[in-house]
Amino acid sequence: MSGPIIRVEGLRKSFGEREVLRGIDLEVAAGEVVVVIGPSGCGKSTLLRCLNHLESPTQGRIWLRGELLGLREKDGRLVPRPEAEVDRQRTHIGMVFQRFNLFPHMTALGNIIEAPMRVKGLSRAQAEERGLRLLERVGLLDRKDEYPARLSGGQQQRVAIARALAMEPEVMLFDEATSALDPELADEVLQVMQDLAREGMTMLVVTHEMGFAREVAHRVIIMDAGVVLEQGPPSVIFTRPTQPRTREFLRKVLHVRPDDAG
Ligand SMILES: Nc1ncnc2c1ncn2[C@@H]1O[C@H](COP(=O)(O)OP(=O)(O)OP(=O)(O)O)[C@@H](O)[C@H]1O
Repeated sequence: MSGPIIRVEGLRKSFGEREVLRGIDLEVAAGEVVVVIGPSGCGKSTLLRCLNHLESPTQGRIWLRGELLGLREKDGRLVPRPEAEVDRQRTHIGMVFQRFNLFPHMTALGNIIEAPMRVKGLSRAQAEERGLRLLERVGLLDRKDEYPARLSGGQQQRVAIARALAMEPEVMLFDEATSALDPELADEVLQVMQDLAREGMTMLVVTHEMGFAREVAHRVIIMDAGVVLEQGPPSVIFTRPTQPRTREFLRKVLHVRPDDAG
């Protein structure tokens, strides 16, 4: 396709008096892996939630594959899209949260096939075929009949990734997908994310895992207080950041020492 998959222009979001996003412009190209980092409370989750229309912007526009998200033109004015259309738009964006949010009363496979059957109208056989393929991809084919309570956190998160992929999204959003996991379990999830990136999935990833950012990201975005402070390839951001706030953040929070001499 031509043009960016995601385009954000002048995005602002307030909760009451508090403006959390203060004018974000962003484009994400097909196959691009973008990692978003920044201090706690700077608006990373809110940005991702706006991209999935879990939050609606206070101001600004978001285009998904060239189509306005959550809004449409009517009689020369922009009006909210009907809920069913927003749901259709959402099917193009998979989201993985810090908490895995699996249905506890469904097996791993059951969790994955639920939405493709309900939303996309796949038959059980079709959905199961897709679900088994995805379980294999995340290394959990042998756990297909387990309920979430019998899976480790890392396994639950891998099921959650498979569940998001089952809708065949064009973009995947990861909101601190490994923050609730012990390092060993985080690694198995990061490996799945890395595989996905290598296969060409377009990804926007909020994470504190700087190894992932260095090795997998095409671009790193540093957010601070609701704006994009700085962005660039990891090789530049981690060694020669231009903004003092970026240096301070990398040093203090992430214990990364930018090579200031660079
Ligand atoms: N639904 C909401 N209602 C009111 N305030 C909110 C809501 N969602 C987020 N906020 C506030 O917006 C600010 C930004 O939150 P957000 O979760 O986007 O930050 P973040 O950068 O993802 O932080 P963290 O790294 O700690 O998860 C925070 O001060 C938060 O309390």
